[in-house]
Amino acid sequence: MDTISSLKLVSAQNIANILDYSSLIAAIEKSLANFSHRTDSGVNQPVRSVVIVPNSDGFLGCMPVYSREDDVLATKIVSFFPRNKDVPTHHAVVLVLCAQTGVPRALLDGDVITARRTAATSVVATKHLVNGEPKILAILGSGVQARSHYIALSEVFHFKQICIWNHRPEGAHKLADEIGNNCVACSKVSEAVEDADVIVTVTSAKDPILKAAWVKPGVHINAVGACRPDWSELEPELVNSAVVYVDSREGALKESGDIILAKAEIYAEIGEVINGTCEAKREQITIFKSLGMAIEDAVAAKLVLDKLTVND
Ligand SMILES: NC(=O)C1=CN([C@@H]2O[C@H](COP(=O)(O)OP(=O)(O)OC[C@H]3O[C@@H](n4cnc5c(N)ncnc54)[C@H](O)[C@@H]3O)[C@@H](O)[C@H]2O)C=CC1
Ligand SMILES: O=C(O)C1=NCCCC1
Repeated sequence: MDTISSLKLVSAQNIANILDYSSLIAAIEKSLANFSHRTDSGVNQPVRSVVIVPNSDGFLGCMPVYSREDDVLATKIVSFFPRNKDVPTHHAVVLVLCAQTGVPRALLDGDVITARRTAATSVVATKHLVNGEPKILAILGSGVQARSHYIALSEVFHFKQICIWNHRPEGAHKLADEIGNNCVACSKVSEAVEDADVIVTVTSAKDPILKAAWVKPGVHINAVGACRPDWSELEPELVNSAVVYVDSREGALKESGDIILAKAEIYAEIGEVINGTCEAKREQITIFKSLGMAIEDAVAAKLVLDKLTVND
């Protein structure tokens, strides 16, 4: 048998056409809850292993997972080269194997999956942690994740205003123009976040860009960037003034500079809130520290493959 010739290849365009946020958000919510059941979960997911590429500031991450409930065995391979200028900074593929035999079944482009499943995960965290009905959204960053977060959050919440800040102002202006008339580009982070009910940090910053003094009491923050133990987007005072939720405790303690450098206490995994075993402390400042998990990629890939099979 030739493994390569029997692999189903699924392009980014194909995935973009069929991976809708409504199904994805529901699938991600279930998978986060299932993951946090731990011993009973049937999810086998080691913390991502990361290879550092010297002299390029680049990383290669390998993200395998098995989930009994989803009957899926998969691995994502993702590269992150933040200095890239003419090509995107992140590239990924997701390999799905038969969970009974280990035979490779499909290779999916991972870029759209990464953009959408990360945003869908932030939507789930926001649904559970936001204080009341959010009206103002601030996005710090104007790249791929900024766009997917705007689209995914807007599917569920009705924002009256969206404020964008980017360290290169032209990026913020471009995204604000794309979004349209309820969106403004801000020249300072403080200006973008001062009235925000929800803040998303989606930058490649290595040092804090968001400070405690600038945010409203009760704000919910999805902290999505800073995936290295010595990088952070959030000032330690902010992290320590908030109730901190993560996707995976093990992942956060190994990879998140926002948590490690602040010596922050992790209150709960977001899956524990969904499961009802930990409280959603909505009245306080809440931070969801997202690092990204293989189970999110696997359930997204499965959604795509199931839809393709139905349409075959
Ligand atoms: N938690 C998760 O599951 C995932 C997290 N990420 C992370 O989210 C972040 C954004 O990813 P993408 O939008 O795909 O990247 P991107 O390259 O498309 O956008 C990066 C943004 O950060 C800005 N930026 C670059 N250097 C900066 C600096 N020193 N200070 C402030 N801003 C800076 C850029 O201008 C751009 O707006 C990255 O840190 C990435 O690693 C990405 C995928 C999944
Ligand atoms: O989960 C992912 O995918 C990523 N997380 C951190 C940055 C690289 C991609």
